[in-house]
Amino acid sequence: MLKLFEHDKLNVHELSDAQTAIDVRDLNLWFDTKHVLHDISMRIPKHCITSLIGQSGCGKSTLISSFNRLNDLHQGCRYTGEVNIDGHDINSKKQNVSQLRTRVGMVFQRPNPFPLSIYENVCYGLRLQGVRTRRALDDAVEQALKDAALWDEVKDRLFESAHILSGGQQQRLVFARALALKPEILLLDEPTSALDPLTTLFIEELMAQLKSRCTIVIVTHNMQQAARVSDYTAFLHQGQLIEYSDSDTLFTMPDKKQTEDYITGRYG
Ligand SMILES: Nc1ncnc2c1ncn2[C@@H]1O[C@H](COP(=O)(O)OP(=O)(O)OP(=O)(O)O)[C@@H](O)[C@H]1O
Repeated sequence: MLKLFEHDKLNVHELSDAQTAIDVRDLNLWFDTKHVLHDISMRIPKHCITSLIGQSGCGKSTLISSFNRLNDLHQGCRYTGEVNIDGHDINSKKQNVSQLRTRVGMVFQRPNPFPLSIYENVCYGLRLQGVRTRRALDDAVEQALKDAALWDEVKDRLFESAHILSGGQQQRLVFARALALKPEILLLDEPTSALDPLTTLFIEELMAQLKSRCTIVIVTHNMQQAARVSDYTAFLHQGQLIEYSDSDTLFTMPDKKQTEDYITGRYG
């Protein structure tokens, strides 16, 4: 299977602290009385792409949203356990949540540019951080658009509405908006499921380039995509982490029958 980026395989069950971007310990999460995540423990390696796979409703989006406390927005959500980033539990009361979301960016399934110009979309977070000088904003916008491989297509119309862009361009704009804040971790929740195959390939190549700079966690329903882009894959079933390993092993020699049934299409 062609991989976009090869590197030495790590054993995700034996990662050192220095190799770990996110250390999840005994995470349980409820929406009201519904127990959605059960005792999840996993370490996500730095500067790699890790996929979360599993059938609809198994808790993939809930898990990825636990990495920047997005679930806090839902009333009735409560959790136990830890999600450690750089040795600090982001669930602790001391955690500044907006700072966390700057360090841990997120891109969703549907491109969601703000009803602003292309330029203002990219520098939105920087302005919130207090960056004011024109030069600094111009440089950051240019760099982020270059990083998201969109600069050449939009450099002559930066002050036009973001809504004139195609779906694939809008999704790259949303990547640029996230990248402008130089996140350490980028969470992608089905980022290509609304895009055509060519744009999907483009975004996958972008991910491969970005991982030298940040850690990427992606939720995908597309197993070819998980096998193609990700170094490591975690399979979830009914809120439990069933199997987690390097993607080659998980997709060719899964350890658990449930994983095999899922990747061979016997259920889900
Ligand atoms: N805000 C919420 N309130 C109550 N239940 C929720 C909420 N969000 C998600 N759930 C439930 O939690 C479970 C896990 O949902 P989640 O969206 O994490 O699954 P998923 O694996 O990402 O699904 P899909 O692949 O369909 O997006 C589902 O049963 C869902 O109905």
